Amino acid sequence: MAREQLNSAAYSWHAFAERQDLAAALAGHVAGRLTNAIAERGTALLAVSGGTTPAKFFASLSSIPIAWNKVTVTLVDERCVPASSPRSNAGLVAANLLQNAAAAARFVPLYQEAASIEDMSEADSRMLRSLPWPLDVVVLGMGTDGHTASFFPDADNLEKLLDPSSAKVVLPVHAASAGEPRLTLSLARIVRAGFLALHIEGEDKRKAFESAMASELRKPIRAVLDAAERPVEVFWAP
Ligand SMILES: O=C1O[C@H](COP(=O)(O)O)[C@@H](O)[C@H](O)[C@H]1O
Repeated sequence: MAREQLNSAAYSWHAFAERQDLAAALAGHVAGRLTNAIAERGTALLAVSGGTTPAKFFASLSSIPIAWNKVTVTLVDERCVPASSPRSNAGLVAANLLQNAAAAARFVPLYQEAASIEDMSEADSRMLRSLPWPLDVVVLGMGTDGHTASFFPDADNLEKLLDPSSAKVVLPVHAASAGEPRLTLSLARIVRAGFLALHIEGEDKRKAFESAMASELRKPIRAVLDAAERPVEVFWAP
């Protein structure tokens, strides 16, 4: 595995020939980190992303027999839709991760009934503050536009989303390119994770990642790598 140092952004590149091999390897790393956290503090806090990429990884992780009853799972971000929607990240997690051994985990979603997405993010922040922070494991995804979590380049409040000193836990996102209003963990909460992984697949995303690392135009994914307290572990397959 190659280890890259780019100015302040440090990351390790883990490339796999097959997506299923990536899924199994990432699942093994995550399960190991969760087990270590449980041994150290009696609990583990995991935040995962949604979209289309993680399904194989979720399925691999769900069958690894760790002490899932001591694991709390939440989302890095969520589309502002109910779990029954095909766009729901919570729905993806329920169908693919919270199965098999992992069905014993506690899941804390981000979508809840509220008068507005601003009210929803405030209610989420109140609800999530009681979780056993800091995050032990975060698994990020990335779009070809360089967004990660719901930090979209055209978000109305991108500076606030990417503020590494923010006291906020969950923030609302309005971005024309996002498809619908979003909820996202703040960058400040994400970058303090004990293990921060980025899971991307396909040539387009490899090129987008390399471009984001090389570009002077700081894409959101670069902001996360720059602020991360530990080198980000990038898992990629064609
Ligand atoms: O909209 C989202 O996009 C990213 C990337 O999704 P993918 O489908 O390209 O893997 C995802 O990480 C995020 O959770 C999701 O809300």
